[in-house]
Amino acid sequence: MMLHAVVKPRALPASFSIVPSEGLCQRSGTRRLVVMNTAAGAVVEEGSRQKDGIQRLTIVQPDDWHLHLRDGDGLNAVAPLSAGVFRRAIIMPNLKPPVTNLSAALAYRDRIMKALPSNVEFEPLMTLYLTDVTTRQDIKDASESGLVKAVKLYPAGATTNSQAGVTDLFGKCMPVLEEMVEQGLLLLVHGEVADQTVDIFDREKVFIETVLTPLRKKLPKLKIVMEHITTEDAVQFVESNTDGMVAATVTPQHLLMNRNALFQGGLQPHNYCLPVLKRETHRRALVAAVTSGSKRFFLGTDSAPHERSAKEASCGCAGIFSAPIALPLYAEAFEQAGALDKLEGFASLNGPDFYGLPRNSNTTTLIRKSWHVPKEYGFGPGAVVPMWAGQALNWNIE
Ligand SMILES: NC(=O)N[C@@H](CC(=O)O)C(=O)O
Ligand SMILES: [Zn+2]
Ligand SMILES: [Zn+2]
Repeated sequence: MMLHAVVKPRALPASFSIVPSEGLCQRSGTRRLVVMNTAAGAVVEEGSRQKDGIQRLTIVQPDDWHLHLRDGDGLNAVAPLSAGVFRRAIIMPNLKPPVTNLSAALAYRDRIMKALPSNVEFEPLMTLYLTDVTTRQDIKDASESGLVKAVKLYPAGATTNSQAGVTDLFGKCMPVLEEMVEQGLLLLVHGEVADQTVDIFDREKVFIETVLTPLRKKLPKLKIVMEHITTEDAVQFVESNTDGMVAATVTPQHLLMNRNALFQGGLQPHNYCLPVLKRETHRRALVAAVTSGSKRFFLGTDSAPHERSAKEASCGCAGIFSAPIALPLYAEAFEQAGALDKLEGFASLNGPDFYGLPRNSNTTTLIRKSWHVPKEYGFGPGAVVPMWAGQALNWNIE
């Protein structure tokens, strides 16, 4: 079953060169494809240089700038999966109860570290959950710890575990946002209005108009990441803010699927997340943005595991689990767009550059070899169904 939109690859960009191969591959008539100009000296090559004839893409190890690790048994199940791929991740604070201050963030960080195998290097970058009653002192304490990098705005009622979120940003949170500017903490936003009278497909656009645009005028020095963008409107907003203070993360689901995937052959709860998938024109705008080479778009999986039974229910909850397969999914999207040479910037360079953190020094290699995504992963006593479950992918991590 093909749930994703099928997109024909466009012509290879100028930085790709296809050269006739030598030796073994000349005899077999295959060609060598080389991707150049990446920080890790990335190459995709097929033919003479790879004796096994498999294309490989080596990039600086990526980070995940938007990740839900949950807690308890669920945390123990999914944290090693992210740590097996990503070097760092921005950890979302929408636990029950939410992570609203430094001591909660440090305790959560400890639980994450305990959930990891001792031989992996993984750095959780912590965030605070903004509420109507967050104080300037909360922000100072968090910033001084060096372990909290950002504060997350959930408009109350906009998404999973957002009930404790902000009800009135301009009325209740301005002093705290000013303190964030002083302390150099970023504001990460779930960029949708929670107003249930606004059409669900318009909530991102209305958020840009009613919250982000005025916020930029009031606090131009506040660094903002618009998380999991889904629309052409969001792409334009990010592109039009050229002062280096606004960026966006993009998920694999919003690059590979449009809203048809929610209803393909029947209701598909595992393709339901918030912001909800949008129409094809928006998906194409996102693909164009991430493959444009712009520094202001970077990888954030929004991997958000929910127990299978909580998704396959009369009221299924929002969130798509993608952590272990996210990098191959992104590679698929970039390859479909003929822009594999832009994957490294998006996955590994733009994020740390925007956050003001060092780039990773080690590398990750992807190989082009078809495989099938598992139908489920263990999740505490139960299971979680990943994005693309049971479907084929062309890329995998070596
Ligand atoms: N994306 C989602 O649909 N769900 C996320 C919350 C969020 O990122 O909005 C979750 O925590 O489940
Ligand atoms: Zn969100
Ligand atoms: Zn999220």
